[in-house]
Amino acid sequence: MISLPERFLEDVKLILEDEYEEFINSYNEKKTTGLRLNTMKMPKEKFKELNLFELEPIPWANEGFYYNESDCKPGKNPLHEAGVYYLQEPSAMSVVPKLGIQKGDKVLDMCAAPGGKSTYILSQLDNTGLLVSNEINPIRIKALGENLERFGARNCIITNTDSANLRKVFTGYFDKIVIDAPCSGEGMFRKDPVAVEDWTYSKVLECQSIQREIIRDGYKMLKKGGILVYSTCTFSKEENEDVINEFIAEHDGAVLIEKERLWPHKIKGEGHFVAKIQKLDDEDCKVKEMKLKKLNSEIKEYRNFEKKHLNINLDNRFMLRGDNLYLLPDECPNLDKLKVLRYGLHLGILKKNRFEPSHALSHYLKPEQIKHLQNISLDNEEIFNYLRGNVINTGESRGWTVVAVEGIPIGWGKESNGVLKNHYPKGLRINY
Ligand SMILES: C[S@@+](CC[C@H](N)C(=O)[O-])C[C@H]1O[C@@H](n2cnc3c(N)ncnc32)[C@H](O)[C@@H]1O
Repeated sequence: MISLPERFLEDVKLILEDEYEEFINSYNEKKTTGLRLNTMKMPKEKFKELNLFELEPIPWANEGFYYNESDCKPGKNPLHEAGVYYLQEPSAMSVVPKLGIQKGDKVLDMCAAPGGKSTYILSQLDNTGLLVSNEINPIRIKALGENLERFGARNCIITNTDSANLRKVFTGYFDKIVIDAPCSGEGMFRKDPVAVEDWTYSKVLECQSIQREIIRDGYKMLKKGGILVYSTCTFSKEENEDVINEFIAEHDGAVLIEKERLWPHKIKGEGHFVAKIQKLDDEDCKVKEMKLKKLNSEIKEYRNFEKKHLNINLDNRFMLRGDNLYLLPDECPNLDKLKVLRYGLHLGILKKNRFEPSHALSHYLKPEQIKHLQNISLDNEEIFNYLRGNVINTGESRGWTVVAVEGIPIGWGKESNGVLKNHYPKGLRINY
């Protein structure tokens, strides 16, 4: 068994009492692994029909499945690159279902990278409403951007700031907020030896003080009746019950609806804490809509591209930042005071006399919205060639073409003289 910090063991013993031995024995078991289906891209029935991996349903997540990592490698499958599923620790999948997301909700994920909760929220919103996905760390935010893009996000804004700044802009605005708080990571011990090495009791207290701040700021951004879900992947009482109890005691209008601990000796998962709070007090919201300038001649090249290559005609909710063209969410708040990484869907780059579509656009589009689709089946080695960045001989000359795997768009290529030149982004190319 791995060697665990003395202080951690003493504290868990105080919480678990008679169950302590059972908890300790769970460290002799293998870590659990899960994947979560993106139902915006593939329905459950079709995914099951493909019969790719041996899967077992995760009881608390409709879209989640256990897989056994000694039998299969779902992270090395083109459908993963296509955003058909996301690899996520099974107990972490218990958080988003507690939000009770309805189509059209405005949702905030305050601590979002690398995107486990945000990708789940996106597929539940099904490109309605709005997701503001925030991450304070400018390095971690890159993976968040890539994962949301892969999932086919349209009504999603990515911000890079702290909770105090968010609160200044979004007071009283959101229907649902998730705070998957930075924590001491005790639930990572079985899968990550570095988490054990990094653990100290002072880290527990440091995290607690950040968590107190984030939850207070988060609550201010909820509208009346809104739901806030707070979660951690740690076991300490200080970062879980203590944060929640203190918060509830300080806020008359906050009602604790539910509090749950997932322990690794009780369920198949690494462990999590989740608390669901409802806000009953009024909150004045002063958020204004983003003012949009109607673009016409500026986006002429985009419209030409759309006519030639797509079967859709996007609403005029465009915004230009330099030569980057974005399609803003249907309802978009004013973001002038925030550092923003993505304003909705990045459509592409407007160059002089031409438009170059973005990778994000290929993931957003449904196959029927694309005029030229080169579909490749999973058992054809050509799909791996494409993902490695190689050219493909298609025998056609259709210009901008979307490559798809099992009918799911995965990236662009440009065809001429029977050859498809590869436009799969260099940084995402596979090396397997
Ligand atoms: C547990 S992780 C989030 C995991 C993510 N929700 C997921 O499911 O993929 C916590 C995140 O909080 C961020 N964070 C750290 N300090 C923060 C702060 N003061 N305010 C907001 N976020 C913070 C960290 O950079 C980290 O990405």
